[in-house]
Amino acid sequence: MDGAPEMVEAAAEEVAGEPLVGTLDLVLLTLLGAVSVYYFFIRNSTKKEDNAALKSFTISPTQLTPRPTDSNFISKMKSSGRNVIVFYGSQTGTAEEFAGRLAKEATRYGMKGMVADPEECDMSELAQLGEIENHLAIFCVATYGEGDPTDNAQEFYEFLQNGEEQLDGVQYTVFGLGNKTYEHYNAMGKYVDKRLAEMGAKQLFEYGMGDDDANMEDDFITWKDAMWPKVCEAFGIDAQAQDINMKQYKLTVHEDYDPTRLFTGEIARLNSLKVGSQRPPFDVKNPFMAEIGINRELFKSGDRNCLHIELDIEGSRIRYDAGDHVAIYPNNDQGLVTRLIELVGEDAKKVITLTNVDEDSSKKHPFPCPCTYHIALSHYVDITALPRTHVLKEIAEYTTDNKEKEKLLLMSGTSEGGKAEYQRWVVQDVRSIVHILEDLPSCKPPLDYLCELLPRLQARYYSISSSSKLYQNTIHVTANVLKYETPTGRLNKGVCTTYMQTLKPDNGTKYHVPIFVRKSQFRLPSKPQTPILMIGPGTGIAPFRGFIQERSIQKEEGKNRPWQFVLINNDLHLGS
Ligand SMILES: Cc1cc2nc3c(=O)[nH]c(=O)nc-3n(C[C@H](O)[C@H](O)[C@H](O)COP(=O)(O)O)c2cc1C
Repeated sequence: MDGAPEMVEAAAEEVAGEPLVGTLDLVLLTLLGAVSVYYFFIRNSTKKEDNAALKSFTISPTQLTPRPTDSNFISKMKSSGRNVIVFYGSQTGTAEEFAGRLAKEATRYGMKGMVADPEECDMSELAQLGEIENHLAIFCVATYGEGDPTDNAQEFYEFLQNGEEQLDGVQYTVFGLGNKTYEHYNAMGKYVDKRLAEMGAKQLFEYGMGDDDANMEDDFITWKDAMWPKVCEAFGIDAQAQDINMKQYKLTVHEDYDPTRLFTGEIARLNSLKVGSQRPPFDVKNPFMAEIGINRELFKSGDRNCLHIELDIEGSRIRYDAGDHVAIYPNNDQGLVTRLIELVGEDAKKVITLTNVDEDSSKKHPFPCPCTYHIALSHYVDITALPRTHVLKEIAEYTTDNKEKEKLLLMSGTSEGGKAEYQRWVVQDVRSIVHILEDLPSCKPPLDYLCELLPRLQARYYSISSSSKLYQNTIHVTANVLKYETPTGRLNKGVCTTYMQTLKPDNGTKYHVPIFVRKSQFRLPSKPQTPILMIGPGTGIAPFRGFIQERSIQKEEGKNRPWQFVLINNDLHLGS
C-alpha cells in the first residue's frame, strides 16, 4: 500500500476497507488511441484518490462554523493568564490532536497553554502576542493535495500570503505534518515557518516535520521533547516536566435524565438524524440519512468481499459529479464495543456528560453529550485506531501489575528501546485499545478517561462510483471489505465496510446511513473527445466506473467518438 501511514495502522485498516478496490493487482485500462497528454492529469488526481483510500479524511467539524464573536484570542490569553497558544491546521484530526497534547504539556512545564483553530481566530491579532511576557505561538499544520493548506487553515494561509502585518516580537515554532510520498512534502509547514520569519517573527525552536508514511508519532515526540527544554531555557524557567493531572474533561453521571434529550449518534444537533424530518443543506455537521437501496456482494466466491452499494439521495438536494467522494459515518463493531466496556468493568447504559474543565475553551465536550457509554463508543470514539504513546502513558497510571505498567511506560517514553517496543508491540502487531487491555489485564483505566484520550471516530470517504448524469438520485459506492489476521492471531476489520456489510436491505427491512458529499478535483477532461487512459493503482476501480458511465452518456448524446475500454483484471463487472 503505497504511502500508507504505518503509524496509524488503524487508519490503514480503514484504508484497505476504504472505497477502493485497493490493490495494485487491479488495473483498468481504457484505451482510446493517443493517451500520453492526459497521463499527468490522471497521475496527479490518482495520487489524491490513492491517499484518500489510505487514510480516510474529513472536514474539520469546525469548518462550517462561522467565526465566533470572541475570535479575539489575545484578550482570552491575557484574561486567563496563558502564554502558549497552539494553532492547528487539520483535516483528519492528527494536527488537532497534537495541538491538544502540546497545550496540555505546556502546563507540565509551568506554562499555560490553549488550543486555537485559526479559522475561528482573528489572525491579524498575532502581532499583539508580543504584549504577553514569555509567550509562544506553536503551529501544527498539515499539508494536503498539491501542497495546500487544510480547510481550516486556508484563511491563515491567505493572511500569510498577503504578508502585510509585521510580526516583530512574536515568538513561534512550527511542526508540519505531511507524507513523504507526496511531491509537495510538508509544503504548508515549511511555508508557515518561512513566512513567519520573513514577517519578522522570531523562531524560538527549529521547525519540525512529521512523515505519515514513516512514523509520525515518533517524529512528533522527538521534536516536542527537544522543543520544551529550549523554550524553558528561553523563558528562564525550570525545564523539569511535572507530573500533573492531565485530565481535560470532568465526568458527570446522570441518574435522572430525560431520555428524549440524550444524543444517539448525532454529529451536532439533537434529533438531526431522524429520517423524514431532516432539513438540507446536508454537510459534515448535518449528514443526510440515505437509505441503502441496494447492497450486494460483487464476488460470488472466495473470501474477498467487495460491496456494490446504492445510496438513495432523492429529496436531499445533494448534488455530485463523477470523481467526488461520499463520506459515511460508521458505527463501531458492536462486539468490540461490548468487549471494551466489559474489559474496564463499566455499565454500557450509564448516561454521562464530559465537560471541559477549561471554561475558556471553545470545545465544551469531546463529543455530543449527554449520551450513554454505549453510544459514545459506538458512534463517537475511535476504538480501533492504534493508541498513540501519550495514551499509553496515561493508562499506565491505572495498571496495577508492575511489569505491565513498566511496559506501558517504556513504550510511551522517548528511549530508543521504548520506541522500538512501541513499533513492534503496538504498530506491527496492530494492537487497538481493546487488544492492549486484553494483553495487559491489570490495566483498568476509567472509561470516561479513555473516551477523552482516544481520537474521535471520523467519517470514512469513498470515491463515488456512479455518474449523476445516469443516476441523479443515487450515489454508488464500490467498497472492498477489509479484514486481516494480525501477528497476534486476531482478526482486524475495517470499521465502515464491516458496518456496511451488515446493512443489507431484506424482507422490508430498511437501513439508513448518515452521509454527505465532498467535492474533489478528480474530473474527466472537459472535452468529451479527449482520449483517456485510466490507471487505478491502489485506488481501484471505483471512480472510473463513474467516469465510464459519464462517457457512455456523452456518447449517447453524440458528444464523443465510439470508444472501448480494456479491463485487465476483470473480477469486477463494470458493464460497458
Ligand atoms: C488526500 C490527501 C492528500 C495529502 N496531500 C499531502 C501533500 O501534498 N503533502 C504532504 O506532505 N502530505 C500530504 N498528505 C498527508 C497529510 O498531510 C498527513 O497525513 C497529515 O498527518 C494529516 O494531518 P491531519 O490528520 O491533521 O489532517 C495528504 C493526505 C491525504 C489524505
